[in-house]
Amino acid sequence: MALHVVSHPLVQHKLGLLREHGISTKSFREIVSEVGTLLTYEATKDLPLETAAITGWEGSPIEVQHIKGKKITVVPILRAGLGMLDGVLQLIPAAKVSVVGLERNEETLEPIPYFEKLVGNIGERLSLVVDPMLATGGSMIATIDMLKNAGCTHIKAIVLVAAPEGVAATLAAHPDVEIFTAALDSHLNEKGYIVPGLGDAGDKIFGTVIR
Ligand SMILES: O=P(O)(O)OC[C@H]1O[C@H](OP(=O)(O)OP(=O)(O)O)[C@H](O)[C@@H]1O
Ligand SMILES: O=c1cc[nH]c(=O)[nH]1
Ligand SMILES: [Mg+2]
Repeated sequence: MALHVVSHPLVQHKLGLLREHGISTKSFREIVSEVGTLLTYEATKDLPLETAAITGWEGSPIEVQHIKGKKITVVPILRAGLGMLDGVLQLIPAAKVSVVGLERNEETLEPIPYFEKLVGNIGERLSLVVDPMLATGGSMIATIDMLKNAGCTHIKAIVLVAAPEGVAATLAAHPDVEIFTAALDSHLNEKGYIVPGLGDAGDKIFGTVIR
């Protein structure tokens, strides 16, 4: 299945904390990162392993499992995706980072690209795209378009909250992509915000709206 809703109790508890009205910038930022770590654990559970021979603690040769290839790039979508980046890198500290910048026009809901800096040899890497919110799907689809245009063939999306509209649009445009989320919420409101959602995740992470 291309949509994975992660029902782990730690994920669901932390998501509930994020939904609280009036949550502080500090708490929101910390918990977004923590949930980013937990979702990464799920999204990487099928990474291929290979057997390696090492010398064990008593000096004899033993076989262990290593992750094969280790070629991953994390792709935060500016700005809000940066809030998940450290949490993802907690588990994959050697990953390369490809940054894309997209801002949704709040009238038309169309994503406006403004930055793209992808790592080299992206065709050999698994891309983990991170963004807290998958609303209409426009930003995610445009990001995946960029990655595929650069030669990437293996892409997973990790989001905190997804709207059914965004999941449907993303999977229609890119059926090969897997989406991992802590929640599949009810719907989008008339302004394109996810309900119940989290509000404006970028503003909450960066503290750009004073409450
Ligand atoms: O699925 P969509 O309808 O495209 O909406 C989701 C996008 O909107 C938000 O970013 P925003 O454009 O607010 O930019 P920001 O991260 O700089 O706040 C969010 O972080 C996603 O990138
Ligand atoms: O609900 C939403 C939709 C888009 N962007 C957000 O930050 N939140
Ligand atoms: Mg925003």
